[in-house]
Amino acid sequence: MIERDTVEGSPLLDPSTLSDGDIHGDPPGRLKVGGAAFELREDSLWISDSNYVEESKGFSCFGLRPNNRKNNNTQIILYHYILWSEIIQNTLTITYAERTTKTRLTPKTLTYTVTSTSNNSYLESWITNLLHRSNHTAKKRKRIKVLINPFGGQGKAAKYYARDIEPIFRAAKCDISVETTQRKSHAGVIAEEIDIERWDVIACCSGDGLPYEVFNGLARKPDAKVALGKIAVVQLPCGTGNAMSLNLNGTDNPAFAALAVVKGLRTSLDLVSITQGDTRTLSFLSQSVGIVAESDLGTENLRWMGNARFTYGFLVRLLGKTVWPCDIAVGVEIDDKTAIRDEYRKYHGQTTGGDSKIISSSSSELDTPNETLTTSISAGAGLPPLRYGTINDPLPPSWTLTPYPNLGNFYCGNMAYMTADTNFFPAALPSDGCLDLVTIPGDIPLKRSLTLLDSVGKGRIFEQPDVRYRKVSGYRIVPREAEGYVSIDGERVPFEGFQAEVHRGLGTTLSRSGRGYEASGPVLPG
Ligand SMILES: Nc1ncnc2c1ncn2[C@@H]1O[C@H](COP(=O)(O)OP(=O)(O)OP(=O)(O)O)[C@@H](O)[C@H]1O
Repeated sequence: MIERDTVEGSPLLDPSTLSDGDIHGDPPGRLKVGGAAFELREDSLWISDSNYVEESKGFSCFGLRPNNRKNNNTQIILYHYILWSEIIQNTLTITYAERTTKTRLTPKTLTYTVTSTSNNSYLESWITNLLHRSNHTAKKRKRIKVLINPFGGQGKAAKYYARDIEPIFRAAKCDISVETTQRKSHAGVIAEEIDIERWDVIACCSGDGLPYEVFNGLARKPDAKVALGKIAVVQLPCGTGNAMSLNLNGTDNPAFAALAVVKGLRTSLDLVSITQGDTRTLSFLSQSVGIVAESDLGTENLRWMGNARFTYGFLVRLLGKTVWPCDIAVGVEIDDKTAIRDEYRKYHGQTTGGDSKIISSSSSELDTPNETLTTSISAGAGLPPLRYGTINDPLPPSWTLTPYPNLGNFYCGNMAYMTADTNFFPAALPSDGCLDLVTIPGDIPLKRSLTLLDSVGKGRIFEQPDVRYRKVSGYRIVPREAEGYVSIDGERVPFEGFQAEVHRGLGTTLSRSGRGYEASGPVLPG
């Protein structure tokens, strides 16, 4: 029997009359089914059920919270944790992810018998309303091509998928197809051949290596631009480096990342063309030359140390070789930390006073295609043309190749977090058409270098006087020495000159917010 609740003297609003704009409005949708009363509150579903006895829970403030304000027959489930709801054979089911341990989510299903079908349309509307509130504008029942790197991280990706990820996807009624990568670069081949109409998402159960291959696989399609704009590439953190998930899902825990993907909003992502020799590849995360590249790629033999190998590699180099002389030309968009911070705040609506310059000034290749790009779209194939040419072309007229004889660290980021503890590019935004470029001299006194290292872990790198922080739309870097490391998204490429150019919003991913990274923004003293 479905009843319209008239508690507190107010007749129930019929949810079928709610439009999207009413989703967070009053009054909430209420109903009674199978002896339980349901109420759609602003951020959560409240269920009063005399059959429900609150369990003692160690992690009570997450998926399922005991309600101390009423009585212990009331369950409160945050919308973020609700995975699905439907009527099956006269039974209302509500499935949600319950936090069963500190790191685990387990799907649970509540069932309530519907004893009469007389008000079924009301119940259907209520379910629609519940799912609207639980998913906002996120696509429900996403169609997900899952790729598993069997050697990612410590070889546990398949285990994490089976235990932590797949149950969440299935409970949310996602359409899933799983493929295990058979060899290096296989993920790129799968992406290159994928039917972009069949899938919404390619989800990489891996480190950052598979998403890199997938973006580049999509880039090799004849309709690369369309493919990159259509398929959302996401990472489910099962590798050593899980920066993509940290920035977009806000976690490096596979179960919570799976939930974030289920709830994820489509988000445009800048991708960066890297030309080196005769190759053109896409980077989505970072490029580095100098101490960061060396600390990562030059310590592969120390993998047994875990993440400590980066710090170890960094400190060893600080005490030894600290400069990597290069010539660098930069297409600068903003060259001032205060302006960068202010633009970031404007973008996130933290200040008043006009639109963010970062977003509105540079012409988006997707929003306002130029003539050349339009030609490429009408040709229907490939990546956008390069505005700044390749490493083999003359420099763009506005760029100047400048010697950096004492360069210690050249680090360019498209996302904020590089590791769980390292918000290295706090001003990074997913589709501002810019990379965040950090350059640090290598000849500063050791004490100041150690202060810098300390500031990285504290999230204070942006404000350090020795750190030059710029928003750039492209650059060229040419090492002067014969040997060293260049890292593109954590992958080693030849130690020779390369050029980078940002394509605003060329790629697509999913994120919790739909517009920013899960990181605190740039901070300056005062
Ligand atoms: N079956 C396979 N055999 C060998 N290599 C594979 C296989 N599947 C994927 N790879 C490769 O594993 C590499 C690392 O992938 P990934 O980033 O997922 O893991 P990771 O643990 O974070 O690794 P790393 O720390 O080495 O970057 C990629 O270059 C990918 O091509």
